[in-house]
Amino acid sequence: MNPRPSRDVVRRAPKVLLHDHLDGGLRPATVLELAREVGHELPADDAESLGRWFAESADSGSLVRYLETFDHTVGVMQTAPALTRVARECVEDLAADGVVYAEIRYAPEQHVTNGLTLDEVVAAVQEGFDQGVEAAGGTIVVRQLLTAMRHAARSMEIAQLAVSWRDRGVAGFDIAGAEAGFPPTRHLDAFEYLQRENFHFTIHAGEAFGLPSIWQAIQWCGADRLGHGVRIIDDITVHDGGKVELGLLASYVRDKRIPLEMAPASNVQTGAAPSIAEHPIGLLTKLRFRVTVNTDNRLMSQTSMTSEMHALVEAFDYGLDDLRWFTINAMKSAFLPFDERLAIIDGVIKPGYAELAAR
Ligand SMILES: O=c1[nH]cnc2c1ncn2[C@H]1C[C@H](O)[C@@H](CO)O1
Ligand SMILES: [Zn+2]
Repeated sequence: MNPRPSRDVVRRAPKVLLHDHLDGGLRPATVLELAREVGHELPADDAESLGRWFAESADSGSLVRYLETFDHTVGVMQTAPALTRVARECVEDLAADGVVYAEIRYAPEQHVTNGLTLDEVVAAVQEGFDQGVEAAGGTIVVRQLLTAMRHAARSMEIAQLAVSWRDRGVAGFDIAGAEAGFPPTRHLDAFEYLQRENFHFTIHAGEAFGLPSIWQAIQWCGADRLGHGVRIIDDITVHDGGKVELGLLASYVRDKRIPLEMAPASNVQTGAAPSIAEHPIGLLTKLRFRVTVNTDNRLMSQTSMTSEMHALVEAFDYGLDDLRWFTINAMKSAFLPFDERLAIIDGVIKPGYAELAAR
């Protein structure tokens, strides 16, 4: 019998975060202060109401409407000091939440409105991450993932930018934005370039669109991981009597151990899952897919790694062993060199869970 860990135990457990958007994780008070500095108009004028506005507006059941809220975060992240501050606070908040390794993504092309170059954007974010890691006393390791927007046409440029920063803090590439109507194959040249460069990438797929999007991401584009991938459930049939049948794509994803970057709270907000309790993560975990737990956008979902994991504990009766399994899954799937992944698993994650289990 697995005793349910309390929220405080979940907070103290080492956690790994692979899917978190820099422009989706600002502190409401920071959005307010930065907006005042640049004269950006916001829909609320105190931190509490603004936090509520983000959560309620994102709670629309539609990915497209969810994404509209980012106008107010991206709008205040257009200078190097603002990007550095947001990046530093991101690391501080994650470290305080018990995250020991994080890959944080954002789209550099969205931060050049006031004249920064793409390179200056990445440098400003890296400066903030370095400051945050130092402030956290080195208890967390952080890498950048550079995202290209799927409706735009800058993916090749962003892929080249990511590769040029590969030894300076950037570990991978991603595409994000509205999914329906913007298949990943539009960016095939970028993905082929990244493969030739032996670089890593993940693709948001199977969130607002179904199996064809996942199939393209894996079989045409060669994605190492899937952002969300929730709709893989459409290729799984549970028969009366409990027998489970996997279609060819679902079998492939499980056989190849392709990591699913699941973010339950976000998935409920965008309508990709009806509720946490009915989230496909329950069945996919039972079937031993390579499931990982993520926050996606901490501001829009008013969430954290602790909240996500604790919500799963309550919905599915998970114990510390399950949380450790999610965490090791995530660390195994990180875009960090193998020896560094192993060092965090053996040196931080396993001892951290062993200590909690011994209490
Ligand atoms: O869950 C998501 N699906 C698709 N796109 C997303 C999601 N969360 C954030 N984004 C977009 C909005 C951001 O401005 C962009 C880069 O972080 O990525
Ligand atoms: Zn995302």
